[in-house]
Order: sequence, then structure tokens, then C-alpha cells
Amino acid sequence: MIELQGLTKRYGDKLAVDGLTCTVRPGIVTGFLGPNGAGKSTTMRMMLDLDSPTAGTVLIDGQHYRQLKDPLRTVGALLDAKAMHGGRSAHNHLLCLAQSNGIPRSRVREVLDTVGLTSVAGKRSKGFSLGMGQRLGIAGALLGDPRILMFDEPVNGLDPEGIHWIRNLMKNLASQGRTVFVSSHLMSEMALTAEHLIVIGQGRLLADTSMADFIAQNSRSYVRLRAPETERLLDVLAGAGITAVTTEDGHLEVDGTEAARLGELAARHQLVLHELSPQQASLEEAFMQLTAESVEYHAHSAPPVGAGAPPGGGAAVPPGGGWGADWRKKGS
Ligand SMILES: Nc1ncnc2c1ncn2[C@@H]1O[C@H](COP(=O)(O)OP(=O)(O)OP(=O)(O)O)[C@@H](O)[C@H]1O
Repeated sequence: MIELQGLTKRYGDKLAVDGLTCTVRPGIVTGFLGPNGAGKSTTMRMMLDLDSPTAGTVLIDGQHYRQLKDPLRTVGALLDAKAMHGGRSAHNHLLCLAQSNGIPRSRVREVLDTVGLTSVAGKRSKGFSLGMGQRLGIAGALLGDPRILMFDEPVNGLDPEGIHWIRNLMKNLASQGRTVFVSSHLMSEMALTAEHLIVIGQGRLLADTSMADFIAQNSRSYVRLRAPETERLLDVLAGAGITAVTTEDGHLEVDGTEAARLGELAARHQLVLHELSPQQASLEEAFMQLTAESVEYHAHSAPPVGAGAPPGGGAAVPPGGGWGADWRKKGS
């Protein structure tokens, strides 16, 4: 378990982490989300005592990191896969880590095997691809067979097979009762991996909740209907006290009524339906909705001044209507 209490980090005028209080529990994968610059890496560095808090505390299984006897046996972390001695072979890199943490030599071969690097164990890591470097970093995190694992952007540089592999690895580690804390910008991946979410924006806690509740609370769910006799369907729905909104493409959208009830209503009135589909926003949409106010760095989808219409012949985005404005509108 990792417990943060009022964790705060100030760099000069910049409050990077602002009074974070939360608990990362064992037995599940907890996702750590936030827009760029939200303070995720700073928080993870403070958890590992690589940066000292301006205020507040982090406890790892009830102890401060620096009180841990052999830290790698308690917490394994992948923060920056490039932070290793590139001149050493993968095997020697892990052996040095093992020897300085009282971990048996035999464990090196085991973790190399787990991450699929046995065949390149004797090669220098500076020749490794980004994905191989990530795997070596993950091997280092697993070396001490720790109860707590932290991964900052672990799927960076991994191919689809590698992404699938790390997803299963994290779930397996959690199912063994370990604490697994992972940050990622890949929302679709996070949605498949994490059961619980901690979301921060501008250093502050925005949400600490289950994945399902997070999506339900921060997005709209509705049912989409399409019928050849739209007007009759609208009348039937109105007669049942159900309000439907007609979209530009001729669909109906209904909030607050289950698809089953709508289908039964249509059947009772012998109305043909061509579509009856419950719609739930994705984690990405829910995340954008929640963090809209705390995004620090906005990109703009509008072409540079004088560039004319975007490729494909669409209309140029109006002034002030960049990426941020688009999704704010969508989410409102
Ligand atoms: N050593 C430092 N000195 C000064 N400011 C820093 C330092 N480290 C981080 N910051 C600032 O603190 C804020 C939080 O940065 P941090 O890297 O923790 O965010 P992040 O959520 O990990 O971002 P990203 O998703 O882009 O990796 C940013 O505004 C960053 O510029």
C-alpha cells in the first residue's frame, strides 16, 4: 500500500504537487492520470524518495522509503527506461542492481526470461530499441520480487504484442495481491488495465474512484435509436413520458431510460427499429471532461495563419476554436 498525506512539491513559483492525499491499495491496478505537467512524475519521484516533498508524507507499507532495508525488495519502479548505464549488458545491468540490493544472482535470469530478453542478455543496452529498453526497465522493477510496483508510462515504445504483454503482466501482479500503480497517456490502454483511477490536474487531486464510476460520473450515457417511422416513434415515446432528441443525421437520443424498456415500448406499438444501442462515453472523453479546466498546455487544431482550409477540404477552425474549445463543447 502507498499512502500520500498532504504531499506537496514547490519548484520556485511553481506548485507542481498541491496537497495530495490518497491511498494506492494492493490487489488491483491503479491508474494515475493527468494532463501534461499535472505533476504525475513529480509525485512518483517523491514516492521513491528521488525528490523530497516541500510538505506532506509518503508511506510505503507504513514506512518512509528511506527506512526500507532493501528498497528493491519492497518497491520496484520503472520511471525512465533510458536511465541506465548503456555500456553494460542487460545481464550485467541487472546483476549490479541485484548485488547492491542483496538479491540472488539466479533472479537475474528469471526476470530476463519474464520480459523476453534472454536472447539479448549479453548485448549492451545502448544498442536496444525503445521497446527493449522498456522491457529491461521492467525487468529491473521486478528483480526484487517487490510487493509494490510503480510504472511511469510503461507501454512507451512497445509494439502491440508488447502492450498486450505488459497489460497481462500488471493484472497478474495485482492478482497476486501486489500494489500496482501505473501512469499512462494511452487512455484506451488504461481503460483495459486499471480497475481504479487517481486523477490529478495542476498538482491537485481531481478523482480517486473506480474506473466504472469515473466514466459514469464524468460522461453522459444515453440510448441511440433509429427507426423508419421516426415521427410515430417520437409520439410513442412522448406518450410514455420519454423525451427524445433528434440528431442531424435522423437518429434519436434518449437519456435516462434503459434500452430494454425502449425496445419493449417500440415492440408493443409494432414499430420497426433499425438501431437500439446504449452509448457510454470512453475513458478518454470522461478524462477530457474532468480535466478541461486544468489542462496547462493547449494545442490548436487550427492551421497556422494563412494556411487556408485543412487537407480534405473541411472548413478552417474559427479563431479561438482550437482543440480545447472543440472538446469542451462536446463535453458540455
Ligand atoms: N525539476 C523541476 N524544476 C522546475 N519545475 C519542475 C521540475 N520538475 C517538474 N517541474 C514542473 O512541475 C510541473 C509538473 O511536472 P511533472 O513532470 O511532474 O508533470 P507530469 O504530470 O509528469 O507531466 P507529463 O505528463 O508531461 O510527463 C510541470 O509544470 C513541470 O514543468
